[in-house]
Amino acid sequence: MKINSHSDDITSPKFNRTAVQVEAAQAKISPHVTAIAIERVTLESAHGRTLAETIHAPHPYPFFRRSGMDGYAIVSSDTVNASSDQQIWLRVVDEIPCGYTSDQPIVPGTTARIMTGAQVPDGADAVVMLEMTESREQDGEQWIALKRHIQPNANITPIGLEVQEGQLLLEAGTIIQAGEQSVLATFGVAHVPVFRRPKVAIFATGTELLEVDEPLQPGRIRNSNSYMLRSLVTEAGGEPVMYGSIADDVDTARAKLAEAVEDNDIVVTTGGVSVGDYDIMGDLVREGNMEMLFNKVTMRPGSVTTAAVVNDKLLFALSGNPGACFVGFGLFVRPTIRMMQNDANPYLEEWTAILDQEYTKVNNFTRFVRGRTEIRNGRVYAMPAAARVDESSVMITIKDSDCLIIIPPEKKGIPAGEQVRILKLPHGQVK
Ligand SMILES: Nc1nc2c(c(=O)[nH]1)N[C@H]1C(S)=C(S)[C@@H](COP(=O)(O)OP(=O)(O)OC[C@H]3O[C@@H](n4cnc5c(N)ncnc54)[C@H](O)[C@@H]3O)O[C@H]1N2
Ligand code: MOO
Ligand SMILES: [Mg+2]
Repeated sequence: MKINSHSDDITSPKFNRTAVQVEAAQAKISPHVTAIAIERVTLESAHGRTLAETIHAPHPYPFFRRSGMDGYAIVSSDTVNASSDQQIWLRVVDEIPCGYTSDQPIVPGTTARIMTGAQVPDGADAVVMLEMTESREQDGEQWIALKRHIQPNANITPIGLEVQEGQLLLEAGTIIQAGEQSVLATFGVAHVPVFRRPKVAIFATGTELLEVDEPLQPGRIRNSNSYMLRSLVTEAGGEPVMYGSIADDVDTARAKLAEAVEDNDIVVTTGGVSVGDYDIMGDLVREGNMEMLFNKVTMRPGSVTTAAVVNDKLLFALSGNPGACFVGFGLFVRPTIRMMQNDANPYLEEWTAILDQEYTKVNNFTRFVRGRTEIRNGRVYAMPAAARVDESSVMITIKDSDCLIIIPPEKKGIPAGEQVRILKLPHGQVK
């Protein structure tokens, strides 16, 4: 390309950025998070969705006195004097399989054969296991013998043991997984109120970007960030909407952005946020229709992470460097998608771990080093995922990391064996 003439004015707004701390940047975003609409989905399709209404128990659970064993429902006082020397005999008056109820109340001297999970008949106050009985037929009647004193309430699960009527079952903001599915099914919630998945527009900027199915060309790379973001959005409970990639042209980007803002709840872009000649997103967010929230964060990677509000929608302009894009998403975009769905804990979970190997690369910004955890002797160890380089441009270690190791800005490095804070990455799950 021909060389353009340059006289860089380092006092221009492009260079003059005020870096904010990660927590301060997060605090600038949250007032602009808007709640998302509610929809009802079938229980079958509710996995991974976020509950939009608090659910209280419409009835106790169990709903009836339930037998915990296959055996006989008895009046326990009948067995007070039972022993191996003194069997007591009870007459069997009914048989109660699961799903049936008996209209024969149990009175002293009688019993009913009952199955695990069946409703205990009135009058009975204990169930004795089949193995503790001996049965005999006499004159067309069925009898059982017992040799042991059975305590009242034995093998009967009382009404409401697990849940009382009216009890809080699930809070709005809960992600529906196996345990929640059980609860919703048990209490008859066939159509589940969930938040609509926030629609997240994803577009990449960069004249160097090729489509995934295009052959390589000198100086060009395939667009990997859009696909990484697509997975991250899905994992966070959002609906990714792919807008492909555009060349580094400010008018094209402006038009694409307007379209994405109109049709989506959040817009995420990648690339072009630094100070280079073609870093168009950095310029766009300073235009009149944008409220820029921040364009520099005291973190590495992702120091150029930028957020703005356009037409009341949040725009996240993440770095083009894959590592920085990944970290920027985890710290800012994911929490936004979670907050839109009322999640009480929208941020990445913080743990402490023991640093497994010395880390020397420190500077005056906090580092979020892609790492992986290992549990040894019951303790959590964290080690950087990169064997050699831990640069924001590195893509290959994203797949190897399950945490971000927080390296505070310090003069010297952190020795192996020292405690560090880590942020857990929710790989492969919704949260
Ligand atoms: N003079 C300065 N140069 C740079 C600074 C600075 O402060 N002063 N900051 C550096 C830092 S830190 C970062 S991080 C990068 C940020 O770059 P941009 O966000 O502007 O991103 P690009 O310039 O578009 O691309 C950077 C890098 O990433 C590759 N890329 C871009 N998009 C994709 C994609 N969709 N999939 C895969 N890879 C992508 C791109 O080809 C570049 O290699 O700026 C530093 N420079
Ligand atoms: O914004 Mo960069 O990722 O700090 O290396
Ligand atoms: Mg750039």
